[in-house]
Amino acid sequence: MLSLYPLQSSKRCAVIGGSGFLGRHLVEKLLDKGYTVSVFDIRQSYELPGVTFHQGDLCDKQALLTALQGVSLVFHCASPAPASDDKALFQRVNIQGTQAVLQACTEAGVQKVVLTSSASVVFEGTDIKDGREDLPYAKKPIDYYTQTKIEQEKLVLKACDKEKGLLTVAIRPHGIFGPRDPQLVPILVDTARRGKMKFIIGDGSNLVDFTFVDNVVHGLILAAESLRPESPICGKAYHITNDEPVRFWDFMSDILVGLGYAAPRYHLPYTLVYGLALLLWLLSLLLSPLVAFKPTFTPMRVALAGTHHFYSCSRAKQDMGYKPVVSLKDGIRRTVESYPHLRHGA
Ligand SMILES: NC(=O)C1=CN([C@@H]2O[C@H](COP(=O)(O)OP(=O)(O)OC[C@H]3O[C@@H](n4cnc5c(N)ncnc54)[C@H](O)[C@@H]3O)[C@@H](O)[C@H]2O)C=CC1
Ligand SMILES: CC(C)=CCC[C@@H](C)[C@H]1CC[C@H]2C3=C(CC[C@]12C)[C@@]1(C)CCC(=O)C[C@@H]1CC3
Repeated sequence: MLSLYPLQSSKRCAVIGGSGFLGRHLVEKLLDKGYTVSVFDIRQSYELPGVTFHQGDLCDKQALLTALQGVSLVFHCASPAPASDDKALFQRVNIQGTQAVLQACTEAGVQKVVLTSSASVVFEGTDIKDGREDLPYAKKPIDYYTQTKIEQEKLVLKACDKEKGLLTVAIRPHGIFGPRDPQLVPILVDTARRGKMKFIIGDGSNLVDFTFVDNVVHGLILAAESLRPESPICGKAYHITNDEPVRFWDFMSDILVGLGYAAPRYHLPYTLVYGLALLLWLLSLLLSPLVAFKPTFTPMRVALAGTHHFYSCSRAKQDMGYKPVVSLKDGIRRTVESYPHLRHGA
C-alpha cells in the first residue's frame, strides 16, 4: 500500500483559487514552510517569487493537467463569490469544475486533495449551536452558493480512494476575515457609509463563529500534512473556526468602532426585518425585467445576522491536533490595522 505514495514528503503543491483572499494567504504560508507552489486561477492578482501562475478556468481539464504536472498535493480554494445569484455559474464552477479537478488530479497522479468547503453546508437559516460535522447537509440550503458547496463537498469526499492512491479531506471554515478580505469588512463599511449600520437585528445575543484567515490556513496545512492512508481524516469533513463564538453584533461593532464608525444601537425585531427582506426580494424578482436592483437586506443576510451559527471543532482538535494560532482579539486588531483606506474620513 505504501508504495502508492512515493511522493508523500514532496513539497510541491498547487493552489486552485490561489489568487483569492484565502488562497493568497495559503500560498504565502506554504512558501514560508518551504513548499514549491503553483497557482491555478482564472485571474492573476499578484506576483511572488517561488510561485508559478497558471491562468485558466478550472472547468478546463487540459489547462489543469498542465498546471498539475509533478504536483502531489492540491488545495482547492476556488469558488464564485457567494454574493452572486448566478445559479448556472455556481453549478458550472462548483460542481462540473470540481469534477474536472478530481479527474485531472487522478490523471496527473496527484495523491492528496484538500477542499475548502464551508460550515454553511448544514445551515438552513435557523439556529445552530456548537454544530458538529455529523449534522445532516441542509435540505433547504439558503442560496445557490451553499447548494453547490454541498454537492462539491460530497464529490470530493466520495473521491477518496486509498486503493487508487487519491486521498481527500474537506475543511469547513466559517466567516473568514482578515487583511485583504474583499467581502466582510468592505460590505460592512459600505453599509456604514450609507448610514445603514444603525440597527441591531433581534436582541443582539446571537453567537456566531468568525475565523481569522491564518487559522483557516493553519487548518488546511494541518489537514494536508495529516492526510495519509492510515489517518482517520481520509474522506471526512472538519470544522475549522477560531473556537471563540462571539455575538454577531459585538464582532461587527468592534470592526466598525476600530475603523472610526459608530456601533449599531437600535434594536429591530428579527421577524419584522426578515419579513421585509423577503418582501424586497420578491419585489426585486417581479421587477427584474424592468429594473435591476439588489437589496442590501436579503433574507439570507438577515438570517446570518440574526441567528446563532457556531460550530464545534473538537473533531479537528482530536484527529489532527488543531488549535487556533491567532485569537479573535488579535485577529480583529490586525484586520482593522490592515484597512487604513476604509477608515472613517479616509
Ligand atoms: N470567505 C469566507 O468567509 C468563506 C469562504 N469559504 C470558501 O473558501 C474558498 C475561498 O474563498 P475566498 O478566498 O473568500 O474567495 P475569493 O473570491 O477571494 O477567492 C476565490 C478564487 O477563486 C477563483 N475562481 C473563481 N472561479 C474560478 C474558475 N472558474 N476557475 C479558476 N479560478 C476561479 C477566483 O478568481 C478567486 O481568486 C471558497 O471555496 C469559499 O467557498 C468557505 C467558508 C467561508
Ligand atoms: C459568519 C458569516 C457566515 C459571515 C459571512 C460574511 C457576510 C455574510 C456578512 C459580512 C458582513 C455582514 C453584514 C450583514 C449580513 C451578513 C454579512 C454580509 C448585514 C447586511 C445584515 C443586515 C444589517 O443590518 C447590515 C449588515 C451589514 C454587514
